[in-house]
Amino acid sequence: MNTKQIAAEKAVELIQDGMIVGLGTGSTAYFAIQKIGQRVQEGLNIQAVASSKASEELARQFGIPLLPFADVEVIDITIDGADEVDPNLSLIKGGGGALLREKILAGNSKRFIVIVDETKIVPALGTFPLPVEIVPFAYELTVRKLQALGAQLKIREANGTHYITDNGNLIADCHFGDITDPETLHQQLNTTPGVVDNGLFVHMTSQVIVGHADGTLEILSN
Ligand SMILES: O=C[C@H](O)[C@H](O)[C@H](O)COP(=O)(O)O
Repeated sequence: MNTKQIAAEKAVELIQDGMIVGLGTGSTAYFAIQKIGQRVQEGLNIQAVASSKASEELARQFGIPLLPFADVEVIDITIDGADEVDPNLSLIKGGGGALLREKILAGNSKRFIVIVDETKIVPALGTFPLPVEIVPFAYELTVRKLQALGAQLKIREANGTHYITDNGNLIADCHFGDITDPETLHQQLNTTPGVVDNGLFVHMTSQVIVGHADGTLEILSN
């Protein structure tokens, strides 16, 4: 079992009968979704909501019952990966482009459990480029605003053209150097016209489950 899978499977132990479960996105969340599917086949009775089209598809493949968002008051637990985790458990997410829906799930969850391997634990956020979701309309102007905030950025591409999120938007991958005050940067970004949301998750994490290369687990919480 690799380190991501060890962390993911530990998180899935937190799921109990009757819960509404938020499904994250990415290669670590994949192992959680797979394990949840296995537990469902064994009789676990839950319903789930997905943070991306890819995870929705996986849930279907693994036989996990999905619930329309209109029927959800609150999600009991969301399990998701991250690109970086700082000492305050602030996160960079969105390497897979799913940050907006992931943040909606996290923000409507009683518990937001983050699963990572040890390489994601950093002293300060910012080595991984911060994904910022921007609307295509006049994106060149939004890019200039982001540059004025200090970003060195690239518009994400896939297959030789702009990468388009599940919400029909673009991603600007932004380097700001060390992000020592994620709360302020989050606010500056999300008050920039044209920005839909950004990959900083501040004061949202309940617990981080870290898989170490030696096979051990570590649980971080504030
Ligand atoms: O948009 C993608 C998500 O935020 C992922 O959770 C994040 O990029 C981590 O992905 P992975 O587990 O594949 O490293």
